Amino acid sequence: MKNYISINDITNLEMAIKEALYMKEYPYAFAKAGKQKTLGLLFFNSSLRTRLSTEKAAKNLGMETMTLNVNSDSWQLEFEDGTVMDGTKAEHIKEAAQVLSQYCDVLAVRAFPGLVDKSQDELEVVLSAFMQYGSVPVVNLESSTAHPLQGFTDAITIYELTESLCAVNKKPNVVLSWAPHPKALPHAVANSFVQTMQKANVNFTITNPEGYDLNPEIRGEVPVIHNQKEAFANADIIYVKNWSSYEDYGKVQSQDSNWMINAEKLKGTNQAKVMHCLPVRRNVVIADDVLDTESSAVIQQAGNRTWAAQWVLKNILDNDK
Ligand SMILES: NCCC[C@H](NC(=O)CCC(=O)O)C(=O)O
Ligand SMILES: NC(=O)OP(=O)(O)O
Repeated sequence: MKNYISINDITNLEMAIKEALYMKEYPYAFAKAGKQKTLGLLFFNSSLRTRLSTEKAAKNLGMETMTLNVNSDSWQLEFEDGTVMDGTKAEHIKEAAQVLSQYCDVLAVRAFPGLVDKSQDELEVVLSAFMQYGSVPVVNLESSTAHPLQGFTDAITIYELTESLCAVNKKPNVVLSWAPHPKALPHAVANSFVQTMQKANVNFTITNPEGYDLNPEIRGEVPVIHNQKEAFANADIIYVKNWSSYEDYGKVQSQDSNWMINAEKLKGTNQAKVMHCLPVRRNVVIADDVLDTESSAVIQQAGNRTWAAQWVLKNILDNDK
């Protein structure tokens, strides 16, 4: 693997899941794979899990890590070509990416969308610039439209949670549900989850209110049911996430609390496990009576971030030998 930008960079998802689970069992099996290599982590936005699980993954492989919170610790970066830099931005990505490529063997970047201009966000300006001007592999730590480390993590977690179904040749029923949130949130997590489930051996549906359908190019043939109760019938896995409207781009059209996930809603399911990428706002997105019970898989899921990142870094290191 040269770069890890989208879940489609994993050619064989099932094999990748099994290899990542091997790393979970034997974290130091490849402790020399990244010897004398440095991972640079660049954050344009906040993070808890992505930052620490990716650092941990790199260290398990013997890599050194350097983390930069770009907006608070470094110079503001300009991404536009040919611009007169007489404003607040002191450094151009053309220099920054080349300089960082001399310090780091792999660059991992988090840059959320502005959620104002759909076509601008879909250009993935920040990630693309690091790939264009830098000279080392790039890992997506959540960009405008994708969070592929989360998507891979979710596939690993669903594999673990549904092993007993798969053992009797039953495909798990997986539902992605929109839930309310006070802020306008990106589509990246939902997009990568949809793309991942399309590659996984599951029955998959999406449920969201009218006006919240995800990008049709990503959704493809996945059925969308606008009635949450109907969608949850016989679900084995309920993946919860808020996203802002895609059609009315970046807008919060509804904060309908009836879409919050609570214990009552799990009654018509196959004792569904509830997943969320975190951070989650309790009693807005998911109720305490789910998060504090056996129904919740969010801690296991967050733990698996390390193994997803470790698998990705190992594959990039192997390719770069
Ligand atoms: N990396 C995981 C999710 C990050 C982001 N959530 C957030 O910004 C939540 C912030 C808040 O709850 O205020 C998102 O939805 O893409
Ligand atoms: N799930 C996830 O990406 O978490 P952070 O935003 O804390 O990294």
